[in-house]
Amino acid sequence: MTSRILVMPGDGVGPEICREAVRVLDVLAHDHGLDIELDEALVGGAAVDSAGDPLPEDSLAAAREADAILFGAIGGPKWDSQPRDKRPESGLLRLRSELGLFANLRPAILYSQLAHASSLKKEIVAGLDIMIVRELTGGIYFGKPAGQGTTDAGRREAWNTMRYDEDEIVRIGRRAFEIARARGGRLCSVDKANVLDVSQLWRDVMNELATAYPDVELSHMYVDNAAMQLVRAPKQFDTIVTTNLFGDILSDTAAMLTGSIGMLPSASLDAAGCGMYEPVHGSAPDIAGQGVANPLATILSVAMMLRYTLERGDLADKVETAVGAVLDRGLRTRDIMDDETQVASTQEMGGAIVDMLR
Ligand SMILES: NC(=O)c1ccc[n+]([C@@H]2O[C@H](COP(=O)([O-])OP(=O)(O)OC[C@H]3O[C@@H](n4cnc5c(N)ncnc54)[C@H](O)[C@@H]3O)[C@@H](O)[C@H]2O)c1
Ligand SMILES: CC(C)[C@H](C(=O)O)[C@@H](O)C(=O)O
Ligand SMILES: [Mg+2]
Repeated sequence: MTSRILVMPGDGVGPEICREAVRVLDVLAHDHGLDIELDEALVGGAAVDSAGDPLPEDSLAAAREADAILFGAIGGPKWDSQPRDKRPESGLLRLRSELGLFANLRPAILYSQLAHASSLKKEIVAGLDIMIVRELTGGIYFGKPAGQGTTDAGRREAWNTMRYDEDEIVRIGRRAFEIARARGGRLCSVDKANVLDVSQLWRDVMNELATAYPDVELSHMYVDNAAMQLVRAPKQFDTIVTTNLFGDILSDTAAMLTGSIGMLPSASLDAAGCGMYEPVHGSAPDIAGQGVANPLATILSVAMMLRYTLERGDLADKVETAVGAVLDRGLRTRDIMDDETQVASTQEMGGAIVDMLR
């Protein structure tokens, strides 16, 4: 059966990196029998500029109909002074929420060829393979009340609410336990239960769930310590489960252990396993339009799409192997380069992966 894939390139480097990921999908369709149909829709600042809305109705409708979404990146200084609901970021948040994409998987894997680019010493990161499971449709990103106003004394004020109900915690918790069970069998739940009521509920629910997964070793860590441990001894972690905001921050930290944020893919899944696939990084306005962005996070997101939604684990393996082989050949975009290797443009890196897959 033909799978419908919606490409939402977005802003900044989004279109550049999506172009390379689409070339990968095309070669898989042409040479490896992947049965797909591609469509494209506007999102983010590009959609604000042309339709006055970061997630226009027709884009949302197309997203609902798709079997999987390939998302580039959104945002940029051009739209930073827009009201909150007209900012590109709110289009992405609405998309996640409307599609029920509550489980965000962010694997931080060090390709051995890139040990030089990691922020940490080789011996500390060699073999690094962490899965961060981030809750994506709740917490302080979506909690009500949220807003801004003026105090009685006439001072400006603003507020957000970090709120979870137990069902939201149960569904992400179950997903995380299942993922941990299929990996190294260790799950670390990251919270701030020493201070926040919402974190105490999070911890209580994780403990309750643990009884159904006796084969998974559950531990808890406060988020400040987790941030420190990630850069002190990251290999102590196998699977991490955490809330929306903490997961956002910890996944960017984990990115630098792998050499560059340009290496980190992600999958955002609903209850049925349908999903949106996007690099963890943003629109990188500082390098947009220069053809230097690393497309590997997006190409590796295609691999996650193949594995989790299209049920073509065989092709996912091929894409991941191709990435390794291209790195073996010494090809590097600027963010992961070293003295001995040649610098590749976004397009050259994408082209090398495509050639490898032919
Ligand atoms: N999922 C998303 O669409 C997403 C994610 C994060 C940030 N954003 C948005 O992106 C905009 C810029 O945010 P930011 O600068 O804080 O984060 P960013 O991730 O866009 O960039 C941070 C740094 O990483 C570099 N970088 C990012 N991706 C890279 C790649 N593929 N190759 C090489 N270098 C890369 C950038 O050049 C920059 O120096 C903001 O509007 C933000 O809201 C969007
Ligand atoms: C752009 C922003 C809304 C988004 C988030 O905070 O979730 C981004 O930082 C991410 O990591 O996907
Ligand atoms: Mg982020």
